Formats: sequence, structure tokens, C-alpha cells
Amino acid sequence: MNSVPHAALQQASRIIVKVGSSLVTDEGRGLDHAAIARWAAQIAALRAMRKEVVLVSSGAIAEGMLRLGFTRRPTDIHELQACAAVGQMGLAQIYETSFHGHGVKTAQVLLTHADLADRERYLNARSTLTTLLRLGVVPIINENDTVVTDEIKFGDNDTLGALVANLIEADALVILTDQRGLFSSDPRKDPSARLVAQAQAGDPQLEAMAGGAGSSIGRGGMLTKVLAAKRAARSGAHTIIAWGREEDVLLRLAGGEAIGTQLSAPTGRLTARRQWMIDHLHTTGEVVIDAGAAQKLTREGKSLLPIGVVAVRGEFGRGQVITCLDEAGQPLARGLTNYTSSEVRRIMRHSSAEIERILGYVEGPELVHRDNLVLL
Ligand SMILES: Nc1ncnc2c1ncn2[C@@H]1O[C@H](COP(=O)(O)OP(=O)(O)O)[C@@H](O)[C@H]1O
Ligand SMILES: N[C@@H](CCC(=O)OP(=O)(O)O)C(=O)O
Repeated sequence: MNSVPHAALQQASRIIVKVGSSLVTDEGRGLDHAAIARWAAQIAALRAMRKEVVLVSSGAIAEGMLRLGFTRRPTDIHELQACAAVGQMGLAQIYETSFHGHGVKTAQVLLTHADLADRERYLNARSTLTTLLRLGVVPIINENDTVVTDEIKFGDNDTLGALVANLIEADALVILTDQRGLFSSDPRKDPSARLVAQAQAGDPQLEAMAGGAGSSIGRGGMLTKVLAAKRAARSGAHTIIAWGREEDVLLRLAGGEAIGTQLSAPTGRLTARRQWMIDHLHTTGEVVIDAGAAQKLTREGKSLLPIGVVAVRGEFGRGQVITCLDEAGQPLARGLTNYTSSEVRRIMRHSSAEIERILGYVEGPELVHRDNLVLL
């Protein structure tokens, strides 16, 4: 056991756990009920510690191949999609059953890269996932293989895990795989390979160490995991790569034990988000706010509510960066808007309690939440 503590999971309150195909399907032999039951028990225990967990599970294609009698991975994309559709039924069923035993509800969420590239869908996916978490549900995510073609396909679920970590601003991404972590070279090929216990996510040396998938079941190998860690770090999430069959791996990580490889994010989440907004030089929309709202934003660290808005300039969509100006036209802040320009024109000068009556729905009481706001 490594004596250096891994604080990432101990301190995390929102965690993405990704499990690879070879683990889930016992190297393609079929869904590994015992292993899945162990992860479900651990995730239920993490939830009892008030940690929110999202599970990204691969294995649909491998399980579908088995169920449909393919002995080799099909090369035809539609056969692969058919396998994924069949196998996904098995995944949904086994996760639902395994978590049910612990009184935990699960939800199936199938996503494509295009869903997260489109701002509107991105925001919807984010709202759905955070709502599920708030309701105490464990979302089980996989790629929506049925509708993807090569160019819009997530190459792998490691990337999907990182995108989801970015999407809901998770604190940690745990990638469970069939090796004990990242080694200095592929341990299947190099018996002298050494485990890397800790490194900075994004360190270019890691990419040189990581090779492709060592089995015919997995897809991305270690390279996609190292790149996923780099991507997750952009929103401040630390990544841990560990062996999924390690006893009580999630619970021990949550206890601060060093298991596998920790790839730390160099900057905090808010710094990264705020940097992104500051970098956003050209905003298409502006809102003019009254003196009271300006005071709340600049002096009291509060969110911007629709009641403080006196004018809307330009057109903007939900989730876009807008500039907040005072009544003299001085830019005060920039932030991500929860409402479109036409919605703001209808709800400005109204209290947040009136939003539902005016629009028929509520995206949130704030026009720009404090966490999504940067002062200029
Ligand atoms: N530097 C490395 N350290 C550890 N494993 C590596 C390395 N380079 C390549 N690999 C291979 O990556 C494989 C894990 O990736 P993959 O097969 O895609 O698993 P998963 O299905 O869990 O995503 C390992 O079995 C191993 O053979
Ligand atoms: N959506 C695919 C995921 C494929 C994939 O990324 O596999 P892996 O490299 O094992 O995580 C499936 O469920 O089979």
C-alpha cells in the first residue's frame, strides 16, 4: 500500500465513477453480477456519506455481442449499434437490481457528443443530472450508441466520463479499469513497468507512457484515460485511475487511502470557470442593472436576480456569457445566463417567485448564479 494519502475522493462531494467494459462484462464472458453488486454497495455507502455519485458504465457492446452470439467484435457500425442496444438492456437491468437492494434508485442516461456540444442540450443534460442527484438518484450513463456515427461518436467512455465531470462540475473522476493504475509503460507488455502513484493531470510525459487497449474488449486503453484526466482537470476535477477489483476500492479511496494513480487538477474549479468567462471577450448580449443589484453583485457577492434588470440589449441564448452594466453603461460583471434574452425581457423587474407564472417554467431563481459570475 502506498503511504501518500489521496485526498481527492475524501474531499470530493460530487464524484463520477467510470467502469470499463472488460470489468463490467468479466472480460467479455458476461455481466459480472458479483463485481457490479460490490460497486453498487460501495456507491450506496458513498451516498450515505452525503457524496453524490454518477456512474458511467461501458459494456453494452460487449454484453450485446454475447447475447447476439457474435464471437468477434463486428466491424459493421449498425451491427455494433444493435449489440449496444441489446447489451444496454442488460446493463440497465443489472444496475437497477443491484442498487435496489440498497434502497437506491437509478436512472438511465444515454448521451452523445453532439448533445454536449449543443448549448441548449448541454444545459438540459446538466439540469437533468443535477436534479436526479438532488432527488437522491444514481444516474447511470453510457453513450447513446444507437444514434451515433463515426464522426460524432465519443471515441470512448473515458472521454464521456470527463465531459460529464465538466458538465456537472464534479470534484473527482474515478476511472476503474483492469489494471492497478497508470504504469510507466503497458504492464501487459513490459513486466518492469512501475505504477505512477501521483502526477499532475495534463503532464505531457503521461501521454508518452500510456498505450492503447490491452484487451480486445476495452476500447481506449490508458491513453484515453490520461487525456480524460487532462480534460476533467479543466473544470477542477481530480482523476483517480484504479483497479476495479481492488477490495472496497471506492470506500478506501473515500477514506483517503492511496490506491492506483491520482492525476491532480492544477487549478481550482472556480478559477478555471472564471478564467473562461474573463477570456470571453465578445459577448453578444448585455443587461443593464439597477443600483441595488449592482451593490448586491459587487459588494455582497450575491447572484443577479431578474428583479434587478432594467434593460436588455442584444440577443442571447440560455447558457451564453452576458455582460452586466450599471445604469451609466459601466461593465460590472460577466456571467452565464439561465434565461434567453426574450425570456429576460419578460421577467425583468419581476421577483423570482413570479418567473413560473410569467414563463410557465423555472430554470432557477437567478438570472446569473453567483458561481457563474465574474466581476470585472
Ligand atoms: N501505461 C499503461 N499503464 C497501464 N495500462 C496500460 C498502459 N498502456 C496501455 N495500457 C493498457 O490499457 C488497458 C486498459 O484500457 P482499456 O482496455 O480501454 O480498459 P477499460 O475497458 O477499463 O476502459 C490495460 O489493460 C493495459 O493493457
Ligand atoms: N458505449 C460503449 C462504450 C465503449 C467503451 O468506451 O469501452 P471502454 O473503453 O471499456 O470504457 C459500450 O457500452 O459498449
